[in-house]
Amino acid sequence: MSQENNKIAMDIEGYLKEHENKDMLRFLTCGSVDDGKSTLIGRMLYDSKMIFDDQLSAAEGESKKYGTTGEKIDMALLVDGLQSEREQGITIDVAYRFFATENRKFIIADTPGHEQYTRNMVTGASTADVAIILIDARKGILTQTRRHSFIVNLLGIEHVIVAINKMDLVDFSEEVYNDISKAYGVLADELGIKNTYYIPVSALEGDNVVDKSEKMPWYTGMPLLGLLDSMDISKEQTAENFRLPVQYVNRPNLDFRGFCGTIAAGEVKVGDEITVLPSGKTTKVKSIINAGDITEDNRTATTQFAYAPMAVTITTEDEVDISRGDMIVHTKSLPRVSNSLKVMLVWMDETPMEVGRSYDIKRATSVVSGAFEHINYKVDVNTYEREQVHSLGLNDIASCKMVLTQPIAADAYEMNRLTGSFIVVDRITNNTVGAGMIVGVSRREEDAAKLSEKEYTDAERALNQYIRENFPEWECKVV
Ligand SMILES: Nc1nc2c(ncn2[C@@H]2O[C@H](COP(=O)(O)OP(=O)(O)OP(=O)(O)O)[C@@H](O)[C@H]2O)c(=O)[nH]1
Repeated sequence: MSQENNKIAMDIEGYLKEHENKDMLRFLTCGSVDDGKSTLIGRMLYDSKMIFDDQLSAAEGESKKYGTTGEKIDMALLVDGLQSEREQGITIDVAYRFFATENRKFIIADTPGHEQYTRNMVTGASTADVAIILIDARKGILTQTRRHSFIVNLLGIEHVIVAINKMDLVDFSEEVYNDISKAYGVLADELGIKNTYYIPVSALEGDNVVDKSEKMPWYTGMPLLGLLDSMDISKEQTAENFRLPVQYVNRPNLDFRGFCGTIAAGEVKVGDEITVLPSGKTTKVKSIINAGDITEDNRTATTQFAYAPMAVTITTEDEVDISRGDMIVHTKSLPRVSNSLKVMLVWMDETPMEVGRSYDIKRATSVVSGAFEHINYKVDVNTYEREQVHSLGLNDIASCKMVLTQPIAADAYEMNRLTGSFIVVDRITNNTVGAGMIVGVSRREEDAAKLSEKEYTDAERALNQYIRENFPEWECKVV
């Protein structure tokens, strides 16, 4: 990376600016043990010259001592900080790595492949745009491939790159590549994965990783990095409904009340009619204040329009009661509001999930207590079969009915990854014990959670807000 180092030394401002304006792609690598995940990431960093000189010389030294690749540098050693943690039995989290090309910035979530690390994979996959599924060309599709593909699809990753690795060990055979691609195509159809791309690679030798391989002239597609660099991952932003989960109510003085948060979806304009959920109160957007908008010299908000994922403060025409955890949406496109939801739940704790027990459910900026009233079925992630069970253990994935003590705006995860997902927190240990995705409103109780029709006085509403802010353990409902 000496070229990068020079740039940093000569013009740090310019270097940062150059990176700031690039778009970001987050990807996840999944594979079974020894499929070559670390080697592939190492090769990508090495061939794209994203390895620091000192890291390289350390890897050269270690390759001679511990490497599995003879005289060559063991690429896996460039990224295997994780390995030593695993050997020491330390709880493994997800390791994130960063690199950039001329076009894009990349964040790689490197997650362990074993079954007992399903929860780590879920964590890594929850923000990824693309998943690279590694398959050893000699072994083809394994049970792990099925498991990883299921989780990738469950978490809504729309682009899957199937990297068929170790092609050097099958004589760079087109037939082997075709057979595996065909078999994966069947699996992808079964799961409903939207976009799949296939690339034959040798992570060890560098074929089709950064540079196109001369040993596989039959492959006419792009090498892996070229594909990552150019693939279109943009979503139809305009088609999304506006969602602003309120993170903070800013009241610096009696004349100002602003509602701050990061727009989770869609766009908003000054003058738009908005509804606050779950209370259902309506008003209009008076102003939108954007970071940097108001300076010492200019005290008026000039922003007329904001969109996801901007962090903004909005003020409203009327004095409506809005608190942290509420969701501001457009009145013309209201989501369903319910306290009874159908969800897919991934259990992440050693202590089993108990049906009927009260947990804290954190969704975007809100925390509501709730319980899993019923387990519809548990999915065997290897065979995709459904089982009837009465509790869930570590790494289990199940469809459940979740009942909350207060209604929330129930966006499906499929529509919005941010507002459609939640984590489950144990109320005694404060540990995150699960993560889930909203599938929809539970059908049987669809209309059970109607919003209150009664009109309250300002004093009653202020009292209600005071209790909710200061005594959340009373689980006071919003009026
Ligand atoms: N011949 C050949 N060997 C490879 C290739 N890619 C990886 N290997 C070898 O396969 C072994 C495992 O590679 P790793 O990169 O450590 O595999 P991994 O998937 O990261 O394994 P874990 O870190 O244990 O999950 C090493 O000995 C690599 O040198 C390849 O394309 N061809």
